[in-house]
Amino acid sequence: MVFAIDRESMRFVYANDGACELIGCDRHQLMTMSPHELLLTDAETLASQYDEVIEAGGITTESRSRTYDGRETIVELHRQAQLVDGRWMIVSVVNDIIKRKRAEFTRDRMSRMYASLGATNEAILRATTPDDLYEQVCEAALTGGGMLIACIMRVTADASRLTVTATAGVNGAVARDLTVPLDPSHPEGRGLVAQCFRECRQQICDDYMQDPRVAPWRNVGAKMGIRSAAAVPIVKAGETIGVMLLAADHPRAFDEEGVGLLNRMVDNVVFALENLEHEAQRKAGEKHIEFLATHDSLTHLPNRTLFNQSLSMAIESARRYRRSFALLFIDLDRFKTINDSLGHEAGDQLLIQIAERLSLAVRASDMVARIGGDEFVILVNDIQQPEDAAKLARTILSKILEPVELQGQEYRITTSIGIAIYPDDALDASSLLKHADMAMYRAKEEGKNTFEFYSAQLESRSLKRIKLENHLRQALEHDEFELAYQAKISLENEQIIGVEALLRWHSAELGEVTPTQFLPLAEEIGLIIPIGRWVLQTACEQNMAWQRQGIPPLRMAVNLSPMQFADHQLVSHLESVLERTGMPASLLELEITETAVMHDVGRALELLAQIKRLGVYISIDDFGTGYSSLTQLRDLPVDSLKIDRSFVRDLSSNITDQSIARAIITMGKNLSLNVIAEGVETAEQQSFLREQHCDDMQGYYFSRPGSHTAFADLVRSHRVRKAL
Ligand SMILES: Nc1nc2c(ncn2[C@@H]2O[C@H](COP(=O)(O)O[C@H]3[C@@H](O)[C@H](n4cnc5c(=O)[nH]c(N)nc54)O[C@@H]3COP(=O)(O)O)[C@@H](O)[C@H]2O)c(=O)[nH]1
Repeated sequence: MVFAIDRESMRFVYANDGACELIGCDRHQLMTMSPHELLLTDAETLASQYDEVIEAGGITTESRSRTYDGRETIVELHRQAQLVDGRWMIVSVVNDIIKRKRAEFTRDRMSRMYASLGATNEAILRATTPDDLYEQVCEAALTGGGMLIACIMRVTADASRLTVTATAGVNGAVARDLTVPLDPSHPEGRGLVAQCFRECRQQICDDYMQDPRVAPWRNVGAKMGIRSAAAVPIVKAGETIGVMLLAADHPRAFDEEGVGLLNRMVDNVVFALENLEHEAQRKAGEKHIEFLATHDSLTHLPNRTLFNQSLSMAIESARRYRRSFALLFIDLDRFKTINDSLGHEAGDQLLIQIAERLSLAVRASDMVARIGGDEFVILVNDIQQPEDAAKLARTILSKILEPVELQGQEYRITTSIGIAIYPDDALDASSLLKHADMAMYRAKEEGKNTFEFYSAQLESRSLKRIKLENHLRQALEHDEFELAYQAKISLENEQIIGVEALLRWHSAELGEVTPTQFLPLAEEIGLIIPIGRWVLQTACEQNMAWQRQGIPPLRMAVNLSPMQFADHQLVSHLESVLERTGMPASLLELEITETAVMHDVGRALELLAQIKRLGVYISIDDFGTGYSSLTQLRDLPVDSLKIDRSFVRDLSSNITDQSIARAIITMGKNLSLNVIAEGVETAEQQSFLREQHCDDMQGYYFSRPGSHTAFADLVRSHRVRKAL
């Protein structure tokens, strides 16, 4: 393609066919045009370029150019100056290099896109969270791909919209606030991005100003300078979760290869997302395992392991900063009874409720942990004085005492708390815990539902208790138990109307241990169940043995502890003992304390009815100490009330005791119950009771508890009212 231009007139003087073809017109039309019009410049600029050519002799340049109909192209110009008849002619050999230029441009862009893909891969390696990943990928796509805007949108939870999760670019801030509705009935929901999401297919817009799909977004896009855009769906595990949008400042920025790269970029993002999720799951799994190792699975409180660690740290910190802290050792009273009587599920529910109450009672800086069945500890950091710990203990006692609902019924639970203070009571973790534990036992001994501070005297007491427990555990096996028998007498005619079996322990190591010393411990550690069964079996066997010796049939009373009363197998055990020993059920009397019955009246009613159906006689022992109401008493299927010893002791002098005893007798009579007074030691007590029409009595005044032979002798020498 050759043109010749007269420098002086700045007009074409020659154009070959190729030149005409390049410009897209015939020679005549070409000759009417000015060269600067075709080269998209002005006449002066072109003239000075020609002057340079004249000076240099020849110059090769590239220039923008246009065709006759206005299409733009790029040409390479080899210009030479020739003097023809004294006039400078500029001869231009022109090549249309637009295709080459486009290829170069595409190559450049592709290499930038590959660079961008590389950069996203790096971003993927660096990212630690999905949000972090999105931000880094947008940044990499923008800088590497030479884009105007890169943006990642995620679908909202209700799947109604796409919102911008990450964006990069000059107009990133504007893009960040964009929301794309997915409903196509909404004009903005018919745009490129929404369509891409809905159809789960990439969407390319070569000319943002012309494409009808982007009409609702055109103003926004124009403000940002967008001329072309590509949207690619982000699909994870078969589900479209969002869209990646790239926008360029020139038209047709996304050819097939470029879009292919964009897709790969998105694939990498999805791969990274899945990796991050696996990593997050692994970390969550690790965390969960760590939680399980350091927390109690029932209450979710820290367990002994974590507590021990925290206790060591508390000691270390208190030592360094010369501070005090308290350790509260909390043990529920009679938890075993609840667990045995209501079942483990109720026991678990109770522990969960207790854990919640304890957690609510402490400050955020304190730690509540469960270190055993019904054992909880609280680390009370930074106390000014022991009273601070006492205050918390009081709060806990009252919180625990609030009614607990188990299996649809309300119960009142109490707890015993032991307190040890660092550094006063111990300097190391295990001693501190041991001392708080000892103080807790002291609180139990003090009648439960209370708290005690550790003191050095407690230590020797606690050692004694451990010794007692060890020997008690072997007492049954070593045959160290025995029963003593005490007569029950009619106040009307002083006939022996029955006998009570009382447990005695002759320990080979400890000597005589009284029931009041070992029975509470046996109850606490659950040994009362096998011991109680032994008592029942032995008492029934003895009664039958006496009969074989010619002693008239007598009613044999056996004491039932609260835990025995809560034992689910009580009734079946009674049946089997009666069957084994052959003793008629009517000869068996069970003495159950008023407090054990009143602890759970509903269950007591049911259980007593079952026992009654066997034909067993039932007495409420220690009556007057358990606050039963007349109504409750009326409903209980019992036969007898036993006035507690404490009201009998001072009967002759104490007017209050007299009125109580009188009231119990009247109450019993009104309910047609037999009334017996225990602990009768004097003639005055006996007279008073007789005057009040009390039915029977039991006490040293008539006979002390004695061996089976002593009791047999007593019966032989005395009048007896046969029970059968
Ligand atoms: N669950 C079980 N409890 C039992 C069993 N054996 C006894 N016990 C209970 O232990 C408590 C103390 O019993 P013990 O030391 O045997 O005292 C009994 C009598 O010895 C005593 N008693 C009898 N008469 C008098 C008296 O005139 N004065 C006086 N100071 N004490 C006297 O009273 C106890 C009998 O009490 P009770 O059972 O309430 O009738 C005691 O609570 C026993 O119940 C057992 O096998 N299982």
